[in-house]
Amino acid sequence: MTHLRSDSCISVTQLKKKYGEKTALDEVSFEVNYGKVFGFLGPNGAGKSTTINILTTLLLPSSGNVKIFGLDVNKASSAIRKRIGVVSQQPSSEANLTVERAMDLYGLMWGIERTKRKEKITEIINSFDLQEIRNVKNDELSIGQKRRVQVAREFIHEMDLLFLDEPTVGLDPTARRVLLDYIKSQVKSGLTVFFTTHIMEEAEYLCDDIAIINRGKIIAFDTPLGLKKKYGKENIIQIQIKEKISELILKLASNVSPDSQIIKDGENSLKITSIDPQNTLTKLIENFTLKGIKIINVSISSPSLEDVFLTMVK
Ligand SMILES: Nc1ncnc2c1ncn2[C@@H]1O[C@H](COP(=O)(O)OP(=O)(O)OP(=O)(O)O)[C@@H](O)[C@H]1O
Repeated sequence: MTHLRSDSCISVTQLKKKYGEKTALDEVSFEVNYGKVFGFLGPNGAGKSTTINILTTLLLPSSGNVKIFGLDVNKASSAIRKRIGVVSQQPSSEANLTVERAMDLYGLMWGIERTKRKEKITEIINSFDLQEIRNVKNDELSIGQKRRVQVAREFIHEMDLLFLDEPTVGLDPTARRVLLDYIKSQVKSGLTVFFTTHIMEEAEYLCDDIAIINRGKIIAFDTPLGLKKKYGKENIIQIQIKEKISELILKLASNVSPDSQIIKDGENSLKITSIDPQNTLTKLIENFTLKGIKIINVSISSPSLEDVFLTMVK
């Protein structure tokens, strides 16, 4: 893996992307250093795939400056493509080929010679626990198995930077952990990873830095811990009640604690942010009891990355 250590691996300055009248990315700027995992988080439609498509040279920016390995995406797309790996949300489909044969073909496309391909495929099949399905045809695989194969095969070729767009969708917890740990091991060897997910624990487990994008704008950038410290000053009160959470109950909670974020958390549970959780909780219990609302359980906890995310993109 060849690094231009003096520059950032990814450098994005005032990136704009418009689809007709719709602004998908609005003055987006961030840097990703070599050998790091960068988490790009945001709700549906925030602009993550658009950013990935521009960074991987599949889509032209409307304006702004994007450099990968110090190279301009508008001018050096083929040089960039040779050094990156991309796992997009679109499934790859070689329906009639077995997992092993499809991997071999993928390696061939990357110009890897036969002996090296064999070596790499064995390594990947073992690392991703794919032994049992190595001779199964792609169209006979489950959704999760297909996704595992799609992610695994990307590691057949050498690369300096890997884009993973929601790589763990459909994976069971064991497969997910195997993948995250494999990524970690590759990052230790120098790989840089651009990673999107909707699963916050995953981002916390894997990412060195996180940017949160909402409606085409970056609204936060920090380490996972930094985000929690900066944006998660408030504690989280969780109240579980017997009846279903109604608009009336949400209104009551909001009247008791007007400065809090109140988030419905399942059918019978509420999450309420507070800088003075003991006091807020006492008031909530008093008011709920007065209205005959039966409380089953209460707890106070410090915020998770998911709490920070939910609060920020509200
Ligand atoms: N080809 C397109 N033409 C017009 N609008 C588009 C196109 N692609 C995306 N958009 C719009 O741009 C915005 C950003 O979309 P994008 O796919 O980048 O979001 P995302 O963060 O990847 O979402 P998700 O988490 O659902 O994958 C959305 O409002 C979307 O509707």
